[in-house]
Parts: sequence; C-alpha cells; structure tokens
Amino acid sequence: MIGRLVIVGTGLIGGSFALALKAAGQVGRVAALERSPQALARALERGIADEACATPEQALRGADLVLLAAPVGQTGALLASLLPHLEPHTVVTDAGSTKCDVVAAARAALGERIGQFVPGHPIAGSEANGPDAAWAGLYGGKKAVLTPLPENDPAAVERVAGAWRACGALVHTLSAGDHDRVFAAVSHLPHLLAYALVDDIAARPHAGMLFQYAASGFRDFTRIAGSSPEMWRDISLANRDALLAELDAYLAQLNSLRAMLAAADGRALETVFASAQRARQAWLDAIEAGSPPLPPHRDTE
Ligand SMILES: NC(=O)c1ccc[n+]([C@@H]2O[C@H](COP(=O)([O-])OP(=O)(O)OC[C@H]3O[C@@H](n4cnc5c(N)ncnc54)[C@H](O)[C@@H]3O)[C@@H](O)[C@H]2O)c1
Ligand SMILES: O=C(O)C(=O)C[C@]1(C(=O)O)C=C[C@@H](O)C=C1
Repeated sequence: MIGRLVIVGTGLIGGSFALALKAAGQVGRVAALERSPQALARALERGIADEACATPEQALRGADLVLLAAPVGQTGALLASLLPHLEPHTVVTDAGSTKCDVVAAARAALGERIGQFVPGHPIAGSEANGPDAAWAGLYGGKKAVLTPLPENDPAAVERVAGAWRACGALVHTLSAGDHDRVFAAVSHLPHLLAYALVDDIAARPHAGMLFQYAASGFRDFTRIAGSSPEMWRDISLANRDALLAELDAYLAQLNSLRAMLAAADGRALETVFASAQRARQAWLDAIEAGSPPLPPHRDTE
C-alpha cells in the first residue's frame, strides 16, 4: 500500500499507473507534477490525480513513491529539481523506455542519494498519448522490467516491484545494458521504420493517391508512427548506439532481400518469408502462453 504517490507526467503511462493502483486499492493519495496545464486539468477531471502540485517541494512532502513518466530526455533535470525535497524514506522510479541514459542521468543528479532511485520500464503502451489515453487495465498481464542498481536497498526495489504487480504486471529484471540492446531491436527500430515509411510516402508528389488506397497492411505496419514525436526523439537519441547497430543490421537484411528480388530469386525470397512467418507465430504462441521472467542478473562491467 502506497500512502502518497507522486506522478511526474500524467500522460498515458503515468496516468495508467495511478488509475491501476487506485483500482487495486493500493494507493492513498495521488499528487501530480505536470508541465502542461491542460494535461493537469484532465488528470484531475479523470481522477488520475487527487492533487495538482505547483512545486516539487509541495509534491514530495510525505511521498512514499515517485514515478517519473515524462520523456526520457528530461530525467536529469527532473531528478535535480526533486533532490532538495527528497525525504529519506521516499523511493523514486521511472517508466522511461531507455535505461542506460536514465541511470547515468540519475547518478549525475542524485549523487549519494542514488540508492533511492530504482529504474523501471513497463512494456505496455500505445500510440495514443496524454491523460485521456490512460486506463487502469493497461498493465494487466504485461511485463514491467526493473534494472535495479547495486546501491538499491532490496526493500526499495520491492516497493517498486510490488506497485507494478498491483497494476497486474509481471515483473522482470534485466541489466540496463541488456535492456537497451533488446528494446533497440524490438521497439525502437520498429518505431523508426514506421516513421520513415510514412514520411517517405507523404513526401511523394502523388502521396494523396497512395494514401487513398493504403489499407490494413499499411495501417498495421504504421500504427506506431502515430506516437509522440517528442518521446521518440528522446528515445532514439538516448539509445543511439544500440539503435544504429540495429539499423545497420536491418539495412543489410534489406540489401539481401533487394539482391534476391533483383535476381528474381523466388525460392530465396520465399525461404526468408517462411522463416519470418514461423518465428512470428512462435512468438505469438509464447506470448499467449505467458513467458516466464528471466533469472535476475546485473551488468558485469
Ligand atoms: N507510450 C508508450 O507506449 C510507452 C511505453 C512504456 C514507457 N513509455 C515511457 O513513458 C514515459 C511517458 O510516456 P507517455 O506515453 O506517458 O507520454 P505522454 O505524452 O502520454 O505523457 C507524458 C506527460 O509528461 C508531461 N511532461 C513532459 N515534460 C514534463 C516535465 N518536465 N514535468 C512534468 N511533466 C512533464 C507531458 O505534458 C505529458 O502529459 C516516456 O519516458 C516513455 O519513454 C512510453
Ligand atoms: O503499443 C505501442 O504502441 C508501443 O509502441 C508500446 C511500446 C512498444 O511495444 O514498442 C513502446 C514503447 C515502450 O517503451 C514500450 C512499449
């Protein structure tokens, strides 16, 4: 049970966390720190937050748990603004889609108080953003990855893990490095590709005609290009090295497919397509079966 929860950024992710904990009866009072007055007003109207705070000082008084749910590029500045008001018992966590940059920013901002910061990332979301997109069921049956630090007290990690479990999530543990390499491949690269395709089509002289006939295949492939540009700018830059490596691997795959196509090598194309189809089906089956958490481990470096 969390007596006082502070949500910094009451959009899809922060708002859904507050609503899920409220629905589970696991939170007393939710205080909000929000950059946008419109978002703050909607968060109050929707019952995401009980209290709008004008300053970190007001928000942090008596706080048990703080969730940072703003774009990852703001992590350092936000933590620096919280630090002077951070009470000894308060645990701070985040929902950022990248972890190495978040940990580095947290270390720089919090210094010797770093043990109070437990990095996290819910593996659930959508292309919709803002408080109106938030809902209590977002995390049900989904994973929440924690990348705990050597300085974290196990009780602090458990406070964060317990909150995600109360939201219905399955808690996994990864090192920050493993986290960023994995999500570069299966989340950050697909977003870059979707934005690239839509931008490319939109720039063609006959874009209107192309969009007129684009149907469900195009819709499925590009759904995530409807996501927040600010958020994805921050994620792309924060995980730049891993994302560049994934982009290079993908370009090599595209070049290989291009060569097969140029050679009219139908057998080679079908082999790649069949292998991808099998891998996708196995992934869907595993998701439905509920994949178990990996054993916890930390970076060795
Ligand atoms: N959208 C997803 O699918 C998803 C999934 C998992 C994690 N995340 C991560 O969660 C975080 C939030 O994403 P979201 O989808 O909820 O975005 P969102 O746009 O719905 O919400 C972010 C909110 O943060 C507010 N904000 C921005 N800067 C702020 C600041 N300095 N102080 C206070 N409030 C501020 C914005 O006004 C907005 O209301 C991001 O770090 C993102 O990487 C997103
Ligand atoms: O469903 C979507 O729209 C998402 O993009 C969710 C998604 C992803 O699967 O890539 C996006 C970013 C995250 O950090 C976690 C989840």
